[in-house]
Amino acid sequence: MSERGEPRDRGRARSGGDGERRRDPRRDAQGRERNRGGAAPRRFSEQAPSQRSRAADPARLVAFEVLRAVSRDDAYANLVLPQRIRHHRLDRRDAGFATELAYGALRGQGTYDAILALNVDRPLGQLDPAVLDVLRLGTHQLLGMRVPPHAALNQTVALTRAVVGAGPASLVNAVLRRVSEKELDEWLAELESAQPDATERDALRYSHPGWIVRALRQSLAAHGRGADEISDLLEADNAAPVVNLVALPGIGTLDEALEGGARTGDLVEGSALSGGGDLGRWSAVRDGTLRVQDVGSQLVARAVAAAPLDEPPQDSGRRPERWLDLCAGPGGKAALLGALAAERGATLFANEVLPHRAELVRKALHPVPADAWEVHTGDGRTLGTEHPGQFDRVIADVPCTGLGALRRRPESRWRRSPNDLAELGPLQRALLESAIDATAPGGVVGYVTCSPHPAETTVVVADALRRRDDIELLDAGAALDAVALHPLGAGHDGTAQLWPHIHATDAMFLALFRKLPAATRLADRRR
Ligand SMILES: C[S@@+](CC[C@H](N)C(=O)[O-])C[C@H]1O[C@@H](n2cnc3c(N)ncnc32)[C@H](O)[C@@H]1O
Repeated sequence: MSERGEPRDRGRARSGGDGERRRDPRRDAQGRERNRGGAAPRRFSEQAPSQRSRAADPARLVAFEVLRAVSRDDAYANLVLPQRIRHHRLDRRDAGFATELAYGALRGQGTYDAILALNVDRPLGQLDPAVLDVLRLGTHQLLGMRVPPHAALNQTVALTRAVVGAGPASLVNAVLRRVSEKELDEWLAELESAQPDATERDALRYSHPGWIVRALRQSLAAHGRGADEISDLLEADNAAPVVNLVALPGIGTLDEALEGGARTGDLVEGSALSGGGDLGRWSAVRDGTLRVQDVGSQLVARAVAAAPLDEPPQDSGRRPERWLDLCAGPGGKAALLGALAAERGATLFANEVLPHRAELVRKALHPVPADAWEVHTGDGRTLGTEHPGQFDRVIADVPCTGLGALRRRPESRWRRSPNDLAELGPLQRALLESAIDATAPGGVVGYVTCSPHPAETTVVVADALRRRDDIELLDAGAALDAVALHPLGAGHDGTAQLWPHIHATDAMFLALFRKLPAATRLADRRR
């Protein structure tokens, strides 16, 4: 049996080039290494690590560079990965393999580190961080990717020799041999049997920090769902999300994507789901009329755009509607809202505090007719006093922990801490306050997060309702259903929460408020 996953250079030398690779590719269409061995006994190279190839497989090298950038430079995997893929000129299959390897190793880090700790003779913190990253990559290949063990081991040793040196290659070889002696479930059973706490057992099995497991369980309960859904939710966080696309209404079409193999989205109009690959192959993506955007984000933006205004705002008979996106960067929802506004003769004022992100908003809005939008760089917290009561529709998509989008950002679960919740709370409240101030009587405000955590969602909403007498809560679940292609069942106590394990979207939260006309407030007070 040939050794799968061997360095591309060696494969080329033997096979005489890419033609051979096409006839007998090492990887399937999803970029997974073929496991022709199936249940065959594990075989390792008889050579000592020091005698094996020094050449690293380019796909594994890319994955290694991603993990290094993440752990050494605090980089974002989703930004580094495409850069490294381009740099090493990986073909589609190798790019798929590198993506699965890097993202899987990052997501699985909690589980893999616990397994590695059983097999390394010193605390993991005492290892060279580059060696630890290599071990994580090797472990994911062995336990998470069905790469044949001898290929996973030989290739990871070759990678170690190429990027760290010959010395650590022996350690990597020895540790990964031990890791390969059991299947993932056997390792998990061993780890779990030593862990009396149920939350920590979930944390080990689903590779999440314990505090996030607790936070998500609490979030499920806060939004009226069963705590027993936690394992489905954690599992959904570990699945690679399908790429969601949106065609800007009235501007773009899904045609190219659908012709290119994407399928029509079944949750919201104008959306499609794609298996991935280089989306830049479609001209509509290049010109920004077809955009990558989570369906949950599409739904909340459309719901804010469609929510009925209570009565025509005082002067709405005389002027077109004005819309405000208070926290617009990098511009995903702004682009969709801008296109919807243009269709309806409304205008969008998109605000973002960071200049470089405001520039991204401009870029996102570029395909939308220029007279329909304006981008402003400023602190959203003061916008309400600068433009009091001026907007008919306002969206406050506030900075949050992102606990609802963990599947898209594989490293973020390890970066977040419970302190983030405390730090973000005052900013979220101030932005919502400002959004309400900026809303015209009779207008609507959408408060949005990509986190289901009650501290960022229901508690912020309850505080606003307690503090102010000029707002009422609208039924956000009904507002989502009004723009969805079928009922979502996302509403609970007036607010709405989408879930990865139920709706296959990010866990977007939406609360919709109506700004009450002054007369209503007066009448209420008299009552
Ligand atoms: C969750 S993101 C918004 C995502 C965006 N709506 C989209 O769909 O692409 C939150 C944004 O708020 C911005 N932000 C943070 N503090 C802000 C403030 N005080 N005023 C306005 N924007 C702020 C962040 O820079 C970030 O771009």
